[in-house]
Amino acid sequence: MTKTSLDKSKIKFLLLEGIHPSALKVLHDAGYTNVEALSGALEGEELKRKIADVHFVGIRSRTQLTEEVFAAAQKLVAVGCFCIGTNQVNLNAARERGVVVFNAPYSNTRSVAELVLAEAILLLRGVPAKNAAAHRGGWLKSAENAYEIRGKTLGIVGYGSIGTQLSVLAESLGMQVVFHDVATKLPLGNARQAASLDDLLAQADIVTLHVPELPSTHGMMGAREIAAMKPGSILINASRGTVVDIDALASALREGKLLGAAIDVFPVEPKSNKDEFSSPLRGLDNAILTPHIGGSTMEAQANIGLEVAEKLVKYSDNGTTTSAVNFPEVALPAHPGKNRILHVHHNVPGVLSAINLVFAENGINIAGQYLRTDEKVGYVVIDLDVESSALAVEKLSQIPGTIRCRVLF
Ligand SMILES: NC(=O)c1ccc[n+]([C@@H]2O[C@H](COP(=O)([O-])OP(=O)(O)OC[C@H]3O[C@@H](n4cnc5c(N)ncnc54)[C@H](O)[C@@H]3O)[C@@H](O)[C@H]2O)c1
Ligand SMILES: O=C(O)CC[C@@H](O)C(=O)O
Repeated sequence: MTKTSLDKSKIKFLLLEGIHPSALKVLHDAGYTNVEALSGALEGEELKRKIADVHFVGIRSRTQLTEEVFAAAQKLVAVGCFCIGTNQVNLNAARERGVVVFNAPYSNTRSVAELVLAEAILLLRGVPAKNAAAHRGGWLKSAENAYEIRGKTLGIVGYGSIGTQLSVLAESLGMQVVFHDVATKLPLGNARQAASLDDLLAQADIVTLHVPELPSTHGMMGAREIAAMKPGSILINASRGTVVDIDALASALREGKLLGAAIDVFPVEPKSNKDEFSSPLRGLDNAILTPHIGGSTMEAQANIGLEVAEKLVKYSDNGTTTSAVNFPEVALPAHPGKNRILHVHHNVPGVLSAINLVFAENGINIAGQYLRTDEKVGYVVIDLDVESSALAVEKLSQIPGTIRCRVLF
């Protein structure tokens, strides 16, 4: 009798970077018990050796999944980024190998927005410098350069999930909001879209960055842009470390051009809590430096654990790719009593007809078929009788253009 269910204990998960235990619970509850969870990131040969043997890997922002790493990950079928950003993953290298990448696009949005607002208030009051002085025995009781947040203009660069959440919270504190985005966005509340980044920089008392890491955002706050900010204004970056020229920022803080800065993300971040943090900003009392913890709250991490683990389970159980970041999205029904074949192929003419020819020529009846494509990849899901699946997989795997073909039981 052909098996209708795979022993889930044979499916290996590797979770890195201290992913919240909520993810483990989801996996265990779904029957996936072969899970190794490590608290740190892996890199180099150690990462390649570990990933060679696993079907699913879970990471946060530190683990770099490069072309070379994917080449070593022969069994890998999906990656879960337990965070928002996916810049640490070579998404094309994954897609070309039929590896689906998921993330949690909204789970830590609120946590980042709250941190940014808190930092804005503290910097406007000069608290970081006063706090640092007090720790050294100083007493800086003064209202000089201390301001309320009410009535100030917040300039949000990148009006996406975090930017818009922040916009609403900032207005509730009596701020005016101006934003800059490459796309035309519907302003929430009384927010206004600036004509350009320079237009925003000329108006904002606080500039906060919420853009993804892209070639176009690399160094977007350089020496010229920092010089274009209002004298005595504040820069906050909780997006990615490549967006700000840190040397230019350090000079602006030292020279008193800016009142302060809060930086959560850095061009080079320590690999673990045991490694030393180096930055030209160290020692500047008017800079709040945080170790990439914008999304690190118990609430956000627990939600992210659930969300991404559920996406991995759905993909493993029935092939659903809804909200994948690099792959055609298909929401699939259950397939009781049938086997399900997942066929990933290059999106070139002729593959689909070749697939259907296999069924016609071999007299295999199709119980259900689903297709989605993007510009590079086609994803066909076929439900069929249990007895026919071995032959079908063998034949479908031989079709030119096939990237990957496997059966779910
Ligand atoms: N510090 C942290 O812990 C933390 C937590 C979550 C997210 N992040 C970072 O924050 C980024 C933003 O998150 P999000 O959920 O708001 O993303 P999002 O995709 O919802 O929004 C990003 C916005 O930036 C805009 N944008 C892209 N390129 C731009 C450019 N060159 N100039 C102006 N606008 C541009 C987009 O149009 C979009 O509106 C993430 O990509 C991630 O890197 C950091
Ligand atoms: O948890 C992390 O390591 C990254 C958090 C944040 O940068 C994100 O992209 O969600």
